[in-house]
Amino acid sequence: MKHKVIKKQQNSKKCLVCGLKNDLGLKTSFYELENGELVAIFTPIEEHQSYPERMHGGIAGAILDETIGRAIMIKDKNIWGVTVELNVKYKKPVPLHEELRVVGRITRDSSRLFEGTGEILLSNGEVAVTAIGKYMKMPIEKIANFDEADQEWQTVWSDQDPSEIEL
Ligand SMILES: CC(C)(COP(=O)(O)OP(=O)(O)OC[C@H]1O[C@@H](n2cnc3c(N)ncnc32)[C@H](O)[C@@H]1OP(=O)(O)O)[C@@H](O)C(=O)NCCC(=O)NCCS
Ligand SMILES: CCCCCCCCCCCC(=O)O
Repeated sequence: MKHKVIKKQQNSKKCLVCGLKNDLGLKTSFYELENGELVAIFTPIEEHQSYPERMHGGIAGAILDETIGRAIMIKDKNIWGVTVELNVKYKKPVPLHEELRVVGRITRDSSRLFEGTGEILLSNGEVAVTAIGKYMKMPIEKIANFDEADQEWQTVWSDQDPSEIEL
């Protein structure tokens, strides 16, 4: 089923997952959908492997962690969280060099904590990796010295941005 994209989220400079100036990073794009889910799109490269041609399990955890952690921003772009728990299940190997979609959503939201689930989808739609994450809400000033301009926290548009995403 196709879902309309309603917003593209910000990228950053050096984050492993979303930093556009991290040469070894995933350079992920994040899209908010009208159904309330967040989709991450990225293409793993050789530097993201464990065994040859297979994406590293830690990278799978990293992309799921950030996709679920960012899904809370659909509700309020000013809510930031730090991961306190992440449970990852590996069901199928994830190949390199193929564009992947990762879906995340919030399943519980309280004043101090939020929880969510996510999946890495293969290009044929099969679910390769799933995760459940729990995050503690914190003001950004308490997490890091985060200057948005310095960290290039901004929406970066591309010709490749989809207006709809098939899930
Ligand atoms: C999350 C963190 C700030 C909590 O630190 P803290 O406030 O000193 O920890 P506390 O043990 O006092 O816990 C604070 C509250 O959160 C709750 N909490 C902590 N971890 C929790 C978890 N995994 N699940 C549910 N509740 C949890 C505690 O029960 C406590 O509640 P209470 O005040 O009602 O007793 C700290 O553990 C931390 O910085 N962890 C690292 C996070 C991180 O770097 N993640 C990866 C990158 S984002
Ligand atoms: C500039 C970095 C932006 C990060 C966006 C929020 C992601 C929240 C998830 C936390 C991920 C982690 O560090 O484990």
